[in-house]
Amino acid sequence: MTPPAIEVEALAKTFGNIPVLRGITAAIPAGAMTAIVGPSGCGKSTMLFCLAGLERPTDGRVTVLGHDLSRLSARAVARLYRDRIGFVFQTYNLIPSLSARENVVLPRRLAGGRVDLAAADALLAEMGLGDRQRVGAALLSSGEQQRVALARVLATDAGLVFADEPTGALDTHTAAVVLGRLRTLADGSKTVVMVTHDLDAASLADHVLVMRDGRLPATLSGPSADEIRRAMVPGGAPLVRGSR
Ligand SMILES: Nc1ncnc2c1ncn2[C@@H]1O[C@H](COP(=O)(O)OP(=O)(O)OP(=O)(O)O)[C@@H](O)[C@H]1O
Repeated sequence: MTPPAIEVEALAKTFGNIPVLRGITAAIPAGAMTAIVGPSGCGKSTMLFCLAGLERPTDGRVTVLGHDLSRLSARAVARLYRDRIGFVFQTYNLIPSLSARENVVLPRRLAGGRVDLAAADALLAEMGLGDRQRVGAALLSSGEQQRVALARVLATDAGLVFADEPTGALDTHTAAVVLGRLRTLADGSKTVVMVTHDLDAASLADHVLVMRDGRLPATLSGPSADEIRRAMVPGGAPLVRGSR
């Protein structure tokens, strides 16, 4: 059996004296799409950042692609990002002075790899940005920046992709394009971990982790949006097994 892409044991994170993650144990299957949902402020982004090695847990253990993150140096984490991991940030994190296409090829440029501008343009076109490739990132709308950020990750061929609210700034049609692309990644055996407040988006995932108050009261497999909604209600279904 394929080992999980990520294993989390008793993960805790405290900011100052405020506990945000209160002991989460979970496994994120490889080659599948997992969504993390829960009310605003329950700790979803903090959890994603801990899973991705971008935030150091206060306690507990996170193992990513077989690596115990607590034992990895910053340099080793950077290497994982260069070679195997992509992150689509909620705030996009584009370089404002570079064009959309230069942002997309930037990871390859920094890694000293071959830069394929035509492939970058094709990815941007796929994201509905066929006429925006040469426009400076600072001049793009939030929704356009969000799609450039996704194209940048797609261009790296990462096998593990994190996305923090990847459709937050998008209209329904564009959100469907982005979610479809993330779904395609998972269907192609890549691992996608996405934080979302959109339960219809979450229902496209193979697995859904439902968070509340820094805990994980429910883990669902192949749930509908309604099943997720029910599991989010305090006292709702603790564990639902679906068809996927
Ligand atoms: N770096 C930080 N320093 C202090 N507090 C933080 C920090 N990051 C997050 N928090 C706090 O931790 C709590 C959880 O935040 P987090 O962003 O993880 O929640 P979330 O579920 O993703 O919320 P939302 O859905 O609104 O984005 C919040 O109260 C937030 O203010």
